[in-house]
Amino acid sequence: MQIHNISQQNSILNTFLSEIRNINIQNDRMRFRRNIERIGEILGYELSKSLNYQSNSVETPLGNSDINLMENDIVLCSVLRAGVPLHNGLLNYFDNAENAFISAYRHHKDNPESFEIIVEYLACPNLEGKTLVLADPMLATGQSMVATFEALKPFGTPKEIHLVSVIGAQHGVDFVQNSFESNSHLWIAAIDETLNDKGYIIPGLGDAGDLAFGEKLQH
Ligand SMILES: O=P(O)(O)OC[C@H]1O[C@H](OP(=O)(O)OP(=O)(O)O)[C@H](O)[C@@H]1O
Ligand SMILES: O=c1cc[nH]c(=O)[nH]1
Ligand SMILES: [Mg+2]
Repeated sequence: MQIHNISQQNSILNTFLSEIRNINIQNDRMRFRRNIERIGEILGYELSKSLNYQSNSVETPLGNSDINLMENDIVLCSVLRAGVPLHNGLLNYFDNAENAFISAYRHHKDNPESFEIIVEYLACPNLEGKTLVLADPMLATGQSMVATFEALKPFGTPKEIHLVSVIGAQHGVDFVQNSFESNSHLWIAAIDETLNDKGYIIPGLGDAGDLAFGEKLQH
């Protein structure tokens, strides 16, 4: 897997990243969602550079302009619920993408430190030969990403796979690197050092789903 850690290069991305982490700014829910969406747009733009292009000609009122255009059939799949604003950002750029949604959440059994990933809802088009973009803002242990991909397998074999995430822990990045084929990509805004004993990314940003949509009751 090729890992593209986009904040390693200075850009406006760092402004959005600092705002979603900042304890004094992140509680503005609308701004949090919009910043995740903006990061989705930037990661989508970066990802687009690795896709396949074909020469085209566009007729203007005054002549013809040659331009290379993307030829990939894109399927955007995001993991509910924190994936929704990231999905919107990607969809802002990949106008004609097909879309898949899957739910994955951590079910805590006996204590906050042990959980399993529950996949319930899944709506997905045919993935055969398509370019699958799998989006989830937080890549902590990496278990949700891998469980999601397992659940998508009956829908066909994608031609290529791009994972898109906002903040990852090194542990989760290593886990997905070992679980996905070497020709797949991870586009990520930042990679943090570690996880705490509840599986939260440190320093991370807290709980992305709660910051975007409000706290949920455990069930
Ligand atoms: O890499 P992992 O260890 O699997 O953790 C990451 C998962 O945790 C978050 O979802 P969460 O379970 O908080 O659900 P939510 O979107 O409903 O808040 C996040 O959106 C990922 O799906
Ligand atoms: O740090 C983390 C880990 C999982 N999910 C989150 O929202 N944040
Ligand atoms: Mg959450």
